[in-house]
Amino acid sequence: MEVMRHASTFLRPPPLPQAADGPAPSYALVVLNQRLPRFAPDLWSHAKLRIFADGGANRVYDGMPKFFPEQDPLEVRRRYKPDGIRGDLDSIRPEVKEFYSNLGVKVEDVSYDQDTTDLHKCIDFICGFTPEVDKSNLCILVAGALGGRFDHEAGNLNVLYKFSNIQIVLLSDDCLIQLLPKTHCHEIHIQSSAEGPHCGLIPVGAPSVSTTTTGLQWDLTDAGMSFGGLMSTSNMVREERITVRSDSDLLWTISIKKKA
Ligand SMILES: Nc1ncnc2c1ncn2[C@@H]1O[C@H](COP(=O)(O)OP(=O)(O)OP(=O)(O)O)[C@@H](O)[C@H]1O
Ligand SMILES: Cc1ncc(C[n+]2csc(CCO)c2C)c(N)n1
Repeated sequence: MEVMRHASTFLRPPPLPQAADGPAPSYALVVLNQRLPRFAPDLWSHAKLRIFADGGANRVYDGMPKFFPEQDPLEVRRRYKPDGIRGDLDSIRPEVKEFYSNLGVKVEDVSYDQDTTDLHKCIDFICGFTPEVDKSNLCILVAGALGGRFDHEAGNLNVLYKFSNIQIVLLSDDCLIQLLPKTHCHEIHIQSSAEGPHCGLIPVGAPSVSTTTTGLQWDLTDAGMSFGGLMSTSNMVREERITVRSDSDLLWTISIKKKA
């Protein structure tokens, strides 16, 4: 089975130290309608493509200048100009929409589709933008995906499953979540200055009959996991390299340190 490597190098300021083997991922950033994480400027620097999901535009417009209190807010807003704004546009404020439109940013109203979330629509946009050959190297960072309304959080988790062939990382100030598809063995390289030690492995889509891990304080050896049964929450990373192999798709979650 092929190995999929994961490393949260986006939590560290660029330039990137090479933490894992293979080429560095090509990052895209989606900003959702929640308070910006404190490391938002670093995520922005890592990304080659940046999209605001509807009200996410208000968050950057209002929030980015607060990270640079000594700088002119207008200059900061101009510097943090996205490649696109997408959504049903019921949350972006009129003056924010006008500001980015005047900068030449395409603001796309996709409200005709009321069956998919704004995050889903933004991932579609990124996929359309990324040539097929580059998709295997693509990693989409989603800022503001956790905390807040549970229906939104569940919708955001669902996007991991809908686009299970693409690496997507849901982020809040406190933790990150990503899907470990059962089609691969997983090797997770812990950025111990920025993440951990608390972590979890959660079988959200379906129970797992057999999961085996290495590098955790409470490793699983050919163990079953399910809601109503065993679940690996409040686990701890013990080594810099974690391995996971499962017969079921699992969510991997790890805490993000307050001071990187
Ligand atoms: N409280 C929240 N918790 C988690 N994610 C959120 C939250 N609020 C918004 N989001 C994410 O940000 C995206 C854009 O938010 P926005 O409020 O603009 O969406 P919306 O579709 O208008 O939401 P609503 O369901 O309130 O009409 C959502 O699709 C969702 O992915
Ligand atoms: C069964 C079902 N439940 C809820 C919605 C509503 N909905 C889901 S995504 C979305 C867009 C949000 O920007 C909306 C309104 C639906 N369509 N179908």
